[in-house]
Amino acid sequence: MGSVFNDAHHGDDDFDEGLDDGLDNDFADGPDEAPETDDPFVSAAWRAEQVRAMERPLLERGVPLMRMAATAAAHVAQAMLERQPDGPDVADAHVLLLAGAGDNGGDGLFAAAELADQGANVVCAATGRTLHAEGLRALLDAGGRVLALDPEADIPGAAVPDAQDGTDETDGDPLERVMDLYENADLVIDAMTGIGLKGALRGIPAQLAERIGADRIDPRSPALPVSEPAAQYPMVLAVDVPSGVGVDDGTLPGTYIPADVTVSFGALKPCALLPPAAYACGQVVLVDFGFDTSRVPVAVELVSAAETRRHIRLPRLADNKYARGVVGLITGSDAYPGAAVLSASAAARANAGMVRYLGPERAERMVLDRLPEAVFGEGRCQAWVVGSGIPDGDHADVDSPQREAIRRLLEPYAVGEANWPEPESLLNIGLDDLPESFEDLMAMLAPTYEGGQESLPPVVVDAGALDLLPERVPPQVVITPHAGELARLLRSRGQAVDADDVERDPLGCALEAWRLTGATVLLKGAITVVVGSDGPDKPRVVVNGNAPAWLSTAGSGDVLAGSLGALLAQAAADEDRSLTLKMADLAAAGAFIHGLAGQLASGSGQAARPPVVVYDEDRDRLAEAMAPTSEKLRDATPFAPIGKPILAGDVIAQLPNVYALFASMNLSEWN
Ligand SMILES: NC(=O)C1=CN([C@@H]2O[C@H](COP(=O)(O)OP(=O)(O)OC[C@H]3O[C@@H](n4cnc5c(N)ncnc54)[C@H](OP(=O)(O)O)[C@@H]3O)[C@@H](O)[C@H]2O)[C@H](O)CC1
Ligand SMILES: [K+]
Repeated sequence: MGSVFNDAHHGDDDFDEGLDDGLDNDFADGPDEAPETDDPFVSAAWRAEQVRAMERPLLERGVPLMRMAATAAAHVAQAMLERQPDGPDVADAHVLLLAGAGDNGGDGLFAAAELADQGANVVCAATGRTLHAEGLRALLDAGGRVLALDPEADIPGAAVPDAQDGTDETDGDPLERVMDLYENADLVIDAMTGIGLKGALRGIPAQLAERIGADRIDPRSPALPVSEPAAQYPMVLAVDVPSGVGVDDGTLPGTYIPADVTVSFGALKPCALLPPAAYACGQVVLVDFGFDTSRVPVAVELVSAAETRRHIRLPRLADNKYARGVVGLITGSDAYPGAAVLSASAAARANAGMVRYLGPERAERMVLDRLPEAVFGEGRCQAWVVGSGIPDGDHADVDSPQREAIRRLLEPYAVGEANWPEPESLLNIGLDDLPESFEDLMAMLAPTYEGGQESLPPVVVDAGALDLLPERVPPQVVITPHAGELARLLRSRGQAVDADDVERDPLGCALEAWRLTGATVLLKGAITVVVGSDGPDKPRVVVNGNAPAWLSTAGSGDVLAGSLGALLAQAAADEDRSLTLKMADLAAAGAFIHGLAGQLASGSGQAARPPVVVYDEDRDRLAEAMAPTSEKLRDATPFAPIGKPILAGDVIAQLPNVYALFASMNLSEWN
């Protein structure tokens, strides 16, 4: 599944080809497949300990998970070799297995044994002191060879393949031997560490990852769709997770080996979805072991087309413009009037009933020029967007009327002591319910003391308004910082953090901002990370990864803010209950819509976290699912698969088409 188009375009109803405006090529009409991307299983990730808990009952029943994992990995390896236009057959392939001492190494050994059985020339470099005994036996029986890198290793049958100079195994630096093997391999299977990794890689695995990783990580290489034929050999297949990445938090704590394909067992782990580790996973193939996920809370979720559609409000017969949602914007400034045009146009084209704009005269005139439908001045709105294109406190005039207006708008959202519960509400708590600690008591009361503010409309706080955010706010306030802005916000709350820290640990920093402010945090990036409230003191983490790299362009953030405002206005226009517990999903859906508009505008099949491929035992279907994006989109667009440069305005022009795509999804599912 190389493209989100397929994700957005599934179900029974074929997309109406009559749509014009950029959809006249059949790009958006793309391959009609991949209903499986709607399966919550492929868009949810669980932490290592949760995965172990889910695999336990199966292991206790004697389900041979390791053998299943290994066979899947071997099939994926074959698919990788086969998709190379002039790649070798398995029987002629040179495979280097990097195997650690744990079960991840065991998976790798059994997988490599299956390839060796088919004639592949397999060498296993053992990075620990031991190897999984049965896996080792299987590989040796299949004709594979083993090179022990650790001088203290105790690995029966380990021998060094003939050194080029014909000397014996004690000669030379074993790491250099591995690098020689690496350079001559067609495929590397990385099975050094899996979910058992503790901290950063150390010792031999760290040294190997440093050498191999350095060879493969080039920050100057352009963003390509995953699964294209390898630009460089050897290809790397990561077993379960790329060795060295932060499995649970998505960080890169030390050296690691980026993969072309990661075959993930049983369930996705957060590193497959979270930046920056997700970028190291390449194409992700998920093997379903039939885990019972029903009682294990999801750690990180990837927003899907199906989920996004749930938040869209189609117009109804009895609607008037107010019923469809009014978006109010305090955006743009004399310094940046264009931001007013972009945010207001994006809101207007994203299925809102009306747009209300407040700003300086010049910006108003420009908005009116481009958007004669807009109304000006104060009035009731179902959602607000504030701050895009407005200078922050360090750069604005002290008496900036816009900042003053935003300050006033945000004032009632401040959760302070004044908004704490009336003493009477304490009386409603029965003795049996009384929590043990003061913190628990406050957590229990959280929905109550935010109660007065639940009815306030959702508001997107962007760019120059971030420093006007009250100390604590309820979840219907969404902040939309990029890394630098989030660092600044955290610093203003006493955290010593800079933009690089945020980029190193986006989840950790977004969580921290959520904890400190109470706001729903949408941290912009190639993969957008959203943290919102899932109940008192309980975060909900949702990411979006469909944006093509072309979307990093001036004004893109203004478009996101405006179109997110429109989505919130639709949701709020309809809600009889508070949006509080839906805000993370709504914000992520807003990012999905923005990313999809970017894909349509650029004609790009590239995305930072493309949909996950579900492993299929059927070899042909697996190969088809793993096929390169260029193959899938070959006849669809002249720009496939990489796409073309776009402007913010091009993205706005595609917003109605995004809504059309959603509207065309199986209509029976709309109720
Ligand atoms: N998900 C499933 O259903 C299944 C998963 N399987 C596979 O099993 C691994 C997990 O195996 P486990 O043995 O628990 O752990 P690992 O192999 O991932 O890691 C342990 C080895 O890694 C070494 N290690 C740990 N931290 C470091 C580090 N910082 N630097 C270097 N090396 C490290 C550790 O060495 P020690 O010296 O610390 O002991 C171990 O050698 C899972 O990921 C799947 O691949 C099963 O197949 C069943 C189904
Ligand atoms: K691995």
